[in-house]
Amino acid sequence: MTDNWKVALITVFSVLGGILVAALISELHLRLTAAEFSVKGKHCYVTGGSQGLGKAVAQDLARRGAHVTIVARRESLLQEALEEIKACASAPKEQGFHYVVADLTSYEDSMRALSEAVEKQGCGVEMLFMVAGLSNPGVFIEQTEKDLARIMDINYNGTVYTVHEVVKRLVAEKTKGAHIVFISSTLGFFGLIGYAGYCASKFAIRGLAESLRIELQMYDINVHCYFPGTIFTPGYEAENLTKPQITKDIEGADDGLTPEQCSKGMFKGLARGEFAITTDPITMLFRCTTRGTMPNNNIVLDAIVAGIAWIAFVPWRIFVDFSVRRYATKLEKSKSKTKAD
Ligand SMILES: NC(=O)C1=CN([C@@H]2O[C@H](COP(=O)(O)OP(=O)(O)OC[C@H]3O[C@@H](n4cnc5c(N)ncnc54)[C@H](OP(=O)(O)O)[C@@H]3O)[C@@H](O)[C@H]2O)C=CC1
Ligand SMILES: CCCCCCCCCCCCCCCC(=O)[C@@H](N)CO
Repeated sequence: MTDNWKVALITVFSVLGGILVAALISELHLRLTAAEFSVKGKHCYVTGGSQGLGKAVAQDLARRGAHVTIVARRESLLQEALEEIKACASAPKEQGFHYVVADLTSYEDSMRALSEAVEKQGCGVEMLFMVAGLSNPGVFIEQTEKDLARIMDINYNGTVYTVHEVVKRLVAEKTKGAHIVFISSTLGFFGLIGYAGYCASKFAIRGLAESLRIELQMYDINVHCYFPGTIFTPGYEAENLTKPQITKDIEGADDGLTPEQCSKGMFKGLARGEFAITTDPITMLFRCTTRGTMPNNNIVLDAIVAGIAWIAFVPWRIFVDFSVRRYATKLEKSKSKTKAD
């Protein structure tokens, strides 16, 4: 082997070694600076806990020894879910399980629900999981002003009312080390045909979470935001009834996970001290390339993934734009054919 080759090999291995060491240091840094995440014996308030992701999260909380309150509108579903959640308890005699019926789009109802929960459990909320939300996809011009207002109302207003009140209470009671978990979506990172209103609401959640992560350090309150991809839930089945075919085709690239898989991955991210949590590779690509000034989960890996996304998303975006225009042409043709017939 010539000296030139030796120098080249040593350089390549030094660079790769350097990257590996930097990645390990970053991993160590995240773990050492992570706020303690333990829910045992704490009052955990889970909105949307009667089905789908919220129920899976509440069941995991029960397994971890928490006192769990679930909130939603339909009482029969809350009752059934609470039994399933109780069945997961690790110390059933010591843990409190309650449900509260409330429509979180109403400020008054949100306040009442919180007070009722605190009264039933006999202690303030220390862990907040804001899971309630929905998706009502459709072509923008076919959506009504009610559809567009409703999505912000439940996904954004229904979240911020409760979070605002809980934070005020935590600060007044000088409770340290609380955690607030927001639920955004893969669609909290990028916009997609058929999801205009939904994306706006999930971007809003990301903005709220990012701002509060910074601001609530003042009171030692920890903020996280989970960005799930497709989850097989009753909500997902419902949204598919109005989802345009083009949207289904584009998002078909995402395999989807069960609520239990998502919850498990979310808790892993919480324990690691991540701010922006993702549980599938596609959402990770979007997280890394959209991260702005969000904290990295691993500065080296995130930068590498961001580089891959930066390149891969160019052809993908061109393909999406092309598919949308082709879809329009097809629709136009089928309309004029119906007219001719
Ligand atoms: N499923 C998916 O593919 C994805 C979902 N997400 C997000 O995850 C979260 C959970 O989704 P998923 O489990 O699919 O949803 P589901 O529709 O299956 O469950 C939603 C839960 O929220 C409750 N809820 C809805 N509206 C209100 C309201 N106005 N007041 C109080 N509770 C309400 C529902 O109960 P009730 O109707 O009785 O009130 C139910 O418990 C949502 O924020 C969603 O946007 C993010 C990415 C992907
Ligand atoms: C080389 C690059 C390839 C990139 C492929 C990208 C594929 C797009 C995946 C879109 C996934 C959307 C999940 C939406 C989840 C959600 O929030 C809704 N179900 C509403 O509840």
